[in-house]
Amino acid sequence: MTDLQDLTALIRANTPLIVIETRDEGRVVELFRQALMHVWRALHRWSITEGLRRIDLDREDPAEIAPDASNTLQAIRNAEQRGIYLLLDFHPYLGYAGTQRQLREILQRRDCEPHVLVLVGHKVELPAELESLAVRYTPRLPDANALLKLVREEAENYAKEHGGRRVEADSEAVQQIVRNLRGLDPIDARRIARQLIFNDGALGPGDLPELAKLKFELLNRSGHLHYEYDTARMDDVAGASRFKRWVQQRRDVFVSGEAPVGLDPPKGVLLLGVQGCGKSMLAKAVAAGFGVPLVRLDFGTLYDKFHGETEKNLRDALSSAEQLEPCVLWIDEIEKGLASDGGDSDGGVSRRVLGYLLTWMAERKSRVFLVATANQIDALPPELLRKGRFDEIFFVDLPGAATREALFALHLRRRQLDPATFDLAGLSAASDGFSGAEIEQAIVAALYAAHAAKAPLNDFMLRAELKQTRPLSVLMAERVQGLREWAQGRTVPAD
Ligand SMILES: Nc1ncnc2c1ncn2[C@@H]1O[C@H](COP(=O)(O)OP(=O)(O)OP(=O)(O)O)[C@@H](O)[C@H]1O
Repeated sequence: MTDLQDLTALIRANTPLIVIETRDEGRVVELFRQALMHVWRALHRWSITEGLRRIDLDREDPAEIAPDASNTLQAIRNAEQRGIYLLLDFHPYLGYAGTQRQLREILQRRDCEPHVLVLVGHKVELPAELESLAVRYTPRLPDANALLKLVREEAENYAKEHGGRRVEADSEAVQQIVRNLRGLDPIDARRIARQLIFNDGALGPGDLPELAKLKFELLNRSGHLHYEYDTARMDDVAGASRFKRWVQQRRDVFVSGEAPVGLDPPKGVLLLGVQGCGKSMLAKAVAAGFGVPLVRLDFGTLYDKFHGETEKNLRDALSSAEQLEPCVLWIDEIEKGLASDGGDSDGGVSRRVLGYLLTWMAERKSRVFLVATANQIDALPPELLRKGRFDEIFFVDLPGAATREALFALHLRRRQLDPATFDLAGLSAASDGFSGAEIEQAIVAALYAAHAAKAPLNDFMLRAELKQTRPLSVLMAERVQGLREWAQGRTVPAD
């Protein structure tokens, strides 16, 4: 079914009151005009600036009466020929008892042929007694063909405004742009297409990150998602070789959206591990590895004191993420939003949040790859860890000797120092039990010491810093040990 078919059916059924919430009233008017080819009625349009005019297929008459709401309804009430009345932004006038009464009389008139009244506006709120008489219709979002047409029109507009200069378009990128515009209404889709074209007179793969950002800004109306502009590459992360391979193997299937027979499309992972060992970096690197945008959901900010609002916030956030597909959704510190006791302590909110999240994870069809990260296993509800919820649960442990060497090399290089001039094996041995974050901190502290001593950084200074540091694995030995023991056999080592 198309919008045209739906609206024609509503007119044929003599639906007395149709409510259409849209920002694209021009399209609605056009659709009703086209409907006249299938079901004949006199078509009228009203707005406070233009008054009531007849606008059938091939005519547009001037207004005959003053545009105020009461006059208009009186005229509609008295019109004998049955008609369709498109009332643009009329609903604010329905706040008056007199106007409501007039409208109800039109809807319920028995003495002559029934009219179809259509209230069109961005947001149409009705008094309860009128709401019960209304049918709400939501126009469909444009499909791929409509979006391609709209991109072409904007390319033509560009040519017109630039002395006939054609837009250089990479056809593969245009296809991708069209795919990414899905889920937007025609006005937003056109605005974004126009912006991408008018930026540089071209459409190419370089427009995709910009498109993702523009789309994100539009969709994240609830404000619970954060667009992560700062992504990491897999090469920026030391270790985690098994995890990197796992992601690499799934890249093509995720990006193309086409899983070969017998394979499920990749859906998500849980990264569980010791603090400061690179979970956040890995979450970012998945997005970079897949070449898709990364959005982060802060569970803590979803909670609202008003009944039902928390679940609504989660629903809105997940649906915004879905409209951004393909993307990676990163839920950081997932344990903070889900109580492990089943959530009875907060009136059942976290139990309902968990239930909604689990259902979404099981049923979603969109290409949203979920990366959840967590530090504390005892705070996680067991339902989340059950087999089949995530594709895999990875354990990001304290780095082993080889990974610690790689960490020193990586962070020294990042600070324009040549790793070959350091005893990496010795530094690795001296930093047993250190996390990646602690190794990085030791390098930074040693650099300050070198700066104060007006000397170049050397192994001795680094070792001195390591010696002074009591790593978390020592300070919280029991906790780290407990986590490692739990992870054995239940999770896959990331490295
Ligand atoms: N494997 C690693 N490779 C490179 N850098 C690392 C690695 N692990 C940690 N780091 C450094 O430590 C910093 C903190 O790491 P990150 O935030 O990714 O750890 P995390 O496991 O998410 O920690 P938390 O649980 O505290 O959020 C990173 O910005 C990075 O500079």
